[in-house]
Amino acid sequence: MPASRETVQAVLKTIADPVRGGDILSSGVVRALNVDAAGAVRFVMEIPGNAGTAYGAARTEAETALRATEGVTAVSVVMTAHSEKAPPPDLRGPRAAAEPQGPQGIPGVAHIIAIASGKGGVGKSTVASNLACALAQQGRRVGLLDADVYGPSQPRMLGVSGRPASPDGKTILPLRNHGVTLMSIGLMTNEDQAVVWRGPMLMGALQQMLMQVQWGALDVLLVDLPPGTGDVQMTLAQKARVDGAIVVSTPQDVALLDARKGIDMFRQMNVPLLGMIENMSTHVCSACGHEEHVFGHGGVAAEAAKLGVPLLAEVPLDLQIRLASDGGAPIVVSAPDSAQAQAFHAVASALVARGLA
Ligand SMILES: Nc1ncnc2c1ncn2[C@@H]1O[C@H](COP(=O)(O)OP(=O)(O)OP(=O)(O)O)[C@@H](O)[C@H]1O
Repeated sequence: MPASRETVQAVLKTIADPVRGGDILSSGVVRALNVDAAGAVRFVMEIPGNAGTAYGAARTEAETALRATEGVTAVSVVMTAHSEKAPPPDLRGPRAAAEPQGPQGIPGVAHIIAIASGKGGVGKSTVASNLACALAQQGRRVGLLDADVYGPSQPRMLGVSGRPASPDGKTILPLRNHGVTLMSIGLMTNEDQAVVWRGPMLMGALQQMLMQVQWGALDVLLVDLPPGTGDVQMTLAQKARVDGAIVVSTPQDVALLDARKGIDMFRQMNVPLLGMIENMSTHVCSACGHEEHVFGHGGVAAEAAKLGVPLLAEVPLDLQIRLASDGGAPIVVSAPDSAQAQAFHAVASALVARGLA
């Protein structure tokens, strides 16, 4: 019989909290505990930024104890660190330089571009993975951070699996495929299971992904954002120096309405809008070649014109694009000469020409 939530909680109560005292469940370190019907256990350990080593041991202890518990089929723990409150300002003199505040660059990363959408399911992740591969094929050093914590899909789209290693317990080694360096919150949890992230955890996790992943030297880091205008978008713009955002939308009015909200948010956060991409622009029947405008056509072009930003691409609704992404090799990789791949290459070239990638 799969283990119950109560059984799992009882096990966690036997693990001591090395910093706050008591056990890790009562001390509030364990968050978002999830025990599914098959007995797979997942939770987040939200810890102070400077206590990684101490809690690392507690985490191992918890994992070992849970794995030895009857009915527990899998254990997945994500540790997120939040930084302690900043110390009071040092007023002793000008030599005490202030810590930099506000958005910061990531060492070694020349540019950061956010790929955003107002609505879910409009193809933002498809665009991000194809654009990343196209940039890599054009000789750029590319990173892709899948920050879509509600539905991470980049590991599947880029054909990457396995847990990223952290040999020193402080930094995380990203994975790599198709010339793209990838890190995703999806690689820290089980596929198919959306995690319920709350604000502070989410910010901790995003910050960890930005700052603790060994991205290496990159010409550009693409960030695949969750849809909408939530905590992740805010956190990214506050923590990292983002060069600009590309907003993906389908031509439908509802999608455009949401896209506008996203664009407004970026404006308020001083993140320039680099351009828009119309996805699922037209449908070309794979049997007869007939072209249909399933979701209308031209809406995104009109919106981009109104905003005075470029329409970077019109990507057709095309079965091959979906099949390629589902198979772990985006169309830019699996059919590089196709018209669809060329649409993504045009976006990549435009970014390179503008000195953004
Ligand atoms: N141009 C296209 N032609 C055919 N299928 C597409 C196209 N773009 C995206 N899809 C498919 O639509 C689905 C949703 O796409 P995707 O996951 O990229 O959207 P998303 O905007 O990132 O969604 P979410 O933010 O909700 O994860 C996927 O199955 C994808 O393969």
